[in-house]
Amino acid sequence: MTLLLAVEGLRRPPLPVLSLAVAAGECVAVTGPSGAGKSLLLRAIADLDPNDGRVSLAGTDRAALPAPEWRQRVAYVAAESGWWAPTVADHMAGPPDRLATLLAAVGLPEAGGWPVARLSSGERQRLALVRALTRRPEVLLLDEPTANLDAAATESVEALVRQALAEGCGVLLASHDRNQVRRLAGRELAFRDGALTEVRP
Ligand SMILES: Nc1ncnc2c1ncn2[C@@H]1O[C@H](COP(=O)(O)OP(=O)(O)OP(=O)(O)O)[C@@H](O)[C@H]1O
Repeated sequence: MTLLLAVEGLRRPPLPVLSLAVAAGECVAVTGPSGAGKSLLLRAIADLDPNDGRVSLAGTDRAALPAPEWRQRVAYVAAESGWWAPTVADHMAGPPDRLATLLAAVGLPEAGGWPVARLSSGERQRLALVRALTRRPEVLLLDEPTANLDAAATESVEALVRQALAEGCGVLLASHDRNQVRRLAGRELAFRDGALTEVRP
């Protein structure tokens, strides 16, 4: 497998110093109890909080790229997403037909024209993933991507994640859902005893 995301000696207190790698088309789960540091790790990789260490994408150092370009290519999708413009479509990028396909895939074909103010938490969560995918990221950092969703919506989100993986995207998935980890991830890294360690599936 081709190495895509490489994280070496990442320092983001209070987390331990961390290293990990994600290959193209690979989903790696990050697990651990509430408060273990899963969100902080994903946010540090996206460079959303101050951190140090060597992080690279397909051999290109994060430090060599402007921050907005890094965050588009290595996209963090929060469990509770922020929205800043009046309508859903205002936040989307790329060709309209791709957006329409993505919206239909999460069961929200009409949502492009909706005001952000009307969105339920589950709608926001699915649309945040769509928003990231319209920018064609190379790595997705998914933070509890189905925390607010019912079984059908969870299935639609997981199908989109599988499609992204099939297209060569790398995925780092923070999840409390053991079944979801089993369904999506090829490897699992767990916060245990103050370290991030690979666990057997
Ligand atoms: N801005 C911050 N400053 C200091 N500590 C923080 C900050 N944000 C989070 N923390 C703390 O760091 C720890 C890790 O938080 P994090 O949100 O990464 O946990 P998590 O594993 O994602 O938890 P959950 O499963 O509940 O989402 C927690 O103890 C949290 O209170």
